[in-house]
Amino acid sequence: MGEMRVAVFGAGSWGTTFAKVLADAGTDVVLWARRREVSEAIEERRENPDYLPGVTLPERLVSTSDPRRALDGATDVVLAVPSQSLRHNLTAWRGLIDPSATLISLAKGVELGTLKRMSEVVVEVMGVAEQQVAVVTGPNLAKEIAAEQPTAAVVACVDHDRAVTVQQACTTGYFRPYTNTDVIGCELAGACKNVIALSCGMAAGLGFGDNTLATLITRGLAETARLGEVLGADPMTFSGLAGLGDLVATCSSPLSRNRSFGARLGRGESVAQAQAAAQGQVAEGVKSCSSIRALAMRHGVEMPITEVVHRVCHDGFDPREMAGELIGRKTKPER
Ligand SMILES: NC(=O)C1=CN([C@@H]2O[C@H](COP(=O)(O)OP(=O)(O)OC[C@H]3O[C@@H](n4cnc5c(N)ncnc54)[C@H](O)[C@@H]3O)[C@@H](O)[C@H]2O)C=CC1
Ligand SMILES: O=C(CO)COP(=O)(O)O
Repeated sequence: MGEMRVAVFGAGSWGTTFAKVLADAGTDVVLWARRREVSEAIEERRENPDYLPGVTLPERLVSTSDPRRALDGATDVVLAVPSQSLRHNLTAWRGLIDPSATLISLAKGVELGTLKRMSEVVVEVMGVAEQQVAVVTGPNLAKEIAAEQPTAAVVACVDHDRAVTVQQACTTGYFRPYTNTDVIGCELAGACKNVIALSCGMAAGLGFGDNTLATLITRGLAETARLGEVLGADPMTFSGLAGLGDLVATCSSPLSRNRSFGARLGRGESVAQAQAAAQGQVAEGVKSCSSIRALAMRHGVEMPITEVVHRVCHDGFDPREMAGELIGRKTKPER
C-alpha cells in the first residue's frame, strides 16, 4: 500500500484540530480553508486565529484555500464542514477527488429534507460504495484535543480494514481511536447528542441542577437508542464512546456550542440572539432537531426531548414550559 496523504476540508474548530491530530500522528496532511486569510495565517503563523487562537499548529500541517491543490495526490479526504452544507460542498469538489479515496466524515448531523446521515450523503454524492466511507466521532470537544488533553474516539466504517487504516493515521499520544463497524449507530448517536445537549443547556439556563441534567442525558440516550434500533444500529454502540461518551461530554461541557446555545435560550434569549452570539460557529442540533424529529415520525418512534427542542427552536415554544411538558407526560415503565 502506498503512502497516505490526507486532505482535510473545513478549517473550523474541528477540521483544524483533526488536521493537527493527523499531523501529530505522522500523517501527511493538507488543510483546506474556505477563506484565504485563514490558510495564509496557518502557513505563515502556524495558527488559526479565528477558530483556535493560541494553538501552535505542527510544521507538517500544510494549508491552502485551493481545493485542487489540497486534493492533489490525496488518498483520504476528511469532510469537516457543517452537515447542512456538506452535500453542496462535496458536489463542488467531487470531480477533483480520486475515485478510490477514502472519504471520512467528521460532521454530526442529519440532512434536512432527505433525512440522510452524513455517510449516506457522501455515498450518494460521490457514487461510491459505503465501504469507502468512514466516520470519526466520540467525546471530542475540539479545544480540549487541540490542547492535547487525552481522549478516545471512534473510527466507524463498515469495512473494518479501512477503519483500521484510518485509525492508524490518527493515533497519537493524546488521541486514541477505536474502530467500530456500526456506522448507523455511531452517526445517529453523534447527531442526536447535539439535540440532547441543547435541552441540557436550556435546563442549565433555567437554573436546574445535576438531577435534571442526568435525567435528560439518560432519557436522551433512551430515545436515541429507540431510533437507532428501528434504523438498524447495534444497541451496544449507544453505551460506547460514540453514544454515552459523546453525550456526556457535550451535555456537560461549557465548551459545547450546542449546550451553550441551549443555555442562552434557557436564560430567555431568542433563537436569533443565540445565533448571533454563536459568531458563525455551528450548533448542529438547532437544525438536526427537525430532521431527527421527522425521521422519528417517519418510523413511529417517540422522541419527546427532541420534540420539545424542535418546538423551542422552531415553533416559539418557551423553554420555561419544557419541564412541565416532559415531566407531565403519561407515566410509564422505564423500558
Ligand atoms: N468543534 C467540535 O468540537 C466538534 C465538531 N464536530 C462536528 O464537526 C463539524 C464541523 O464543525 P466545526 O469545525 O466545529 O465547525 P465550525 O463552525 O468551527 O467550522 C465550520 C467550518 O466549515 C466552514 N463552512 C461553514 N459553512 C460552510 C459552507 N457553506 N461551505 C464551506 N465551508 C463552510 C467554515 O468556514 C469553517 O471552516 C460539525 O458537524 C460538528 O458537529 C465534531 C466533533 C467535535
Ligand atoms: O461534537 C462535539 C464533541 O464531541 C462538539 O460539540 P458542539 O458541536 O456542541 O460544540
